[in-house]
Amino acid sequence: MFDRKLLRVYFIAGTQDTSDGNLERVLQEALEAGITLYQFREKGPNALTGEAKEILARKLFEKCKAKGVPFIVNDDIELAKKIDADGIHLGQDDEKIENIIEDFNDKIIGLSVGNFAEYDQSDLTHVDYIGVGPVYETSSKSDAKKPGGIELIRKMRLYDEDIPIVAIGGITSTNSEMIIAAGADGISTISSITKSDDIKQVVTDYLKYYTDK
Ligand SMILES: Cc1ncc(COP(=O)(O)OP(=O)(O)O)c(N)n1
Ligand SMILES: Cc1nc(C(=O)O)sc1CCOP(=O)(O)O
Ligand SMILES: [Mg+2]
Repeated sequence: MFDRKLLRVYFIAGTQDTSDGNLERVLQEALEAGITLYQFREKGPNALTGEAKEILARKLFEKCKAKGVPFIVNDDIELAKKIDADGIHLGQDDEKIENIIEDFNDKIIGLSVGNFAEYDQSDLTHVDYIGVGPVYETSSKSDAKKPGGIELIRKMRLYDEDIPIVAIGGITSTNSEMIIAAGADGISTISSITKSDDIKQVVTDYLKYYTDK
């Protein structure tokens, strides 16, 4: 049974999101600050590939293990299988879950859902959580859709009252309270952590909106 509390502060990052390429340092700080889930999303023209990507993934996975934080791989099914990651996150244009479920039966499976049409066309049988967004404008995803605002979260929660929802896109510690109040189980963020000079403070701010510990 998936624990929806893992979605509270879901940090996503690849080397492209850091100012100096030092993702190990950024993740270590985020873990020490109390993130609840991590997604390795190595993407874009300068993204690491092959062996270099695998070596970095293994290092980051070890850091997560040391803190008991599950390690999710974005898109790369072969890498997730090879390193026995805790889960995989797939989008609407990625591999279909029915084609990979055999290898990910006991793993966390996340699916992106940007609107009701995508919700309706998705087989959610094996999905542990949906990533709903973008809520606000984002500069971290080049092909992001038009933002749906807080209403996207509110309506998605009414559409499915039970599914674990993590909101994504332009989230900061200032707007996260509204997003949780609208029905999300948590927030996922790239830049509010990777661009921060005080990661501890950002994560602490996110965590304070959850009253039960
Ligand atoms: C938690 C979460 N939600 C949504 C996404 C976006 O996934 P996708 O649409 O496949 O886009 P890419 O991240 O692959 O560019 C996500 N990664 N995580
Ligand atoms: C990876 C991703 N997926 C999105 C979606 O809408 O599915 S928005 C996004 C980028 C989120 O980065 P930031 O927290 O810096 O805005
Ligand atoms: Mg994807």
